[in-house]
Amino acid sequence: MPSIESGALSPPPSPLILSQDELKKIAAYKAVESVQSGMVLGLGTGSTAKHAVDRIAELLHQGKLKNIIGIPTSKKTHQQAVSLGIPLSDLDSHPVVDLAIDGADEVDSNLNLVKGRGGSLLREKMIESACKKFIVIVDESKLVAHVGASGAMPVEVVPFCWKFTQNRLQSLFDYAGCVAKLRFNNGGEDGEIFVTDNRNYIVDLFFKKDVGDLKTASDAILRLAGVVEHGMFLDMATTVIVAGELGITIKNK
Ligand SMILES: O=C[C@H](O)[C@H](O)[C@H](O)COP(=O)(O)O
Repeated sequence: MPSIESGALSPPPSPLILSQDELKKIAAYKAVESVQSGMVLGLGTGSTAKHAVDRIAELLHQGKLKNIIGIPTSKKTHQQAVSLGIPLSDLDSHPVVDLAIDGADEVDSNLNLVKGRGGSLLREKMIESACKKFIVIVDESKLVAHVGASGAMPVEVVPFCWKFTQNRLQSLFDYAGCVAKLRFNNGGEDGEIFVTDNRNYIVDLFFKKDVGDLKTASDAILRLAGVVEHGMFLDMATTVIVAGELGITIKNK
C-alpha cells in the first residue's frame, strides 16, 4: 500500500481559496525540490507539468541547479524547454533517466494513473518507464476511486483502419459499458482528426462501469494490432504529490 505524508501549504492558506492552477503550481514546485544538479530529467507535458518545467529553468538561471539534461515528453514541452534554455537530449543518447515529473488525468489509491487526455501518452510512457523515479503532480480533482471514473482513457492507434480498431476496443470492454470515440481537434464528433506527435490517432474509451483488473485490461488492449499504446500507467509512479485546499499530500509507492 502507498505510504502517505501530509503537510500544510506554505504559507498556511487559512480561508484563502486557491485556484486549480495555483494548486497545480504548488504540486509542481514541491516536486522540483527533488531535482538535483547533474540529473537527467524527464520533462512532462500539460498544464501542471508546465509549472515544473518553468521552475527548473528558473533554478537553472539562478545557478541553484547545474548540468541538468531534460528529455521532453512532447513537441510542446520541447518548445517550452528550448524557449527557456534548458539543455535537452533524448532516450537514444540518455537511456536512463534519473527523475521524471509529470501531471496525470487520474490517480487511484494504488497510484495507478490515466494519462494522455492531452495526447502525449506514448512519449510520456516511453520516458517515464525509463526513469529511476517518477513523481506525479496533481491537484486533488484528479483523485479517483478507480481508473476511468472521471472521463476518457486514451488509446493511441495507427491511422490505418482506425474504425476497425475503435470497434475492437469498444467490444473488448462491452462488459464495462464502453463507448470508444475517435478524438477530434474541436473536442466534438467531427471535423479535423486529432493527430499525435507520432502522427497517430487517439481513440478515447469511456466506461460506464469499473473495468476490473487493470493489468488484464492493459494486456488485452496491447494485444490488438493497430494499438500503439494506452494511457493507463500502472505501477509506474513512485511518488504522487497532491495539492489541495488543505495542503499537500505526498503518497509514496
Ligand atoms: O497527454 C497529456 C498528459 O498525459 C498530461 O500529463 C495529462 O493530461 C495531465 O494534464 P494536465 O496537467 O493539463 O491536467
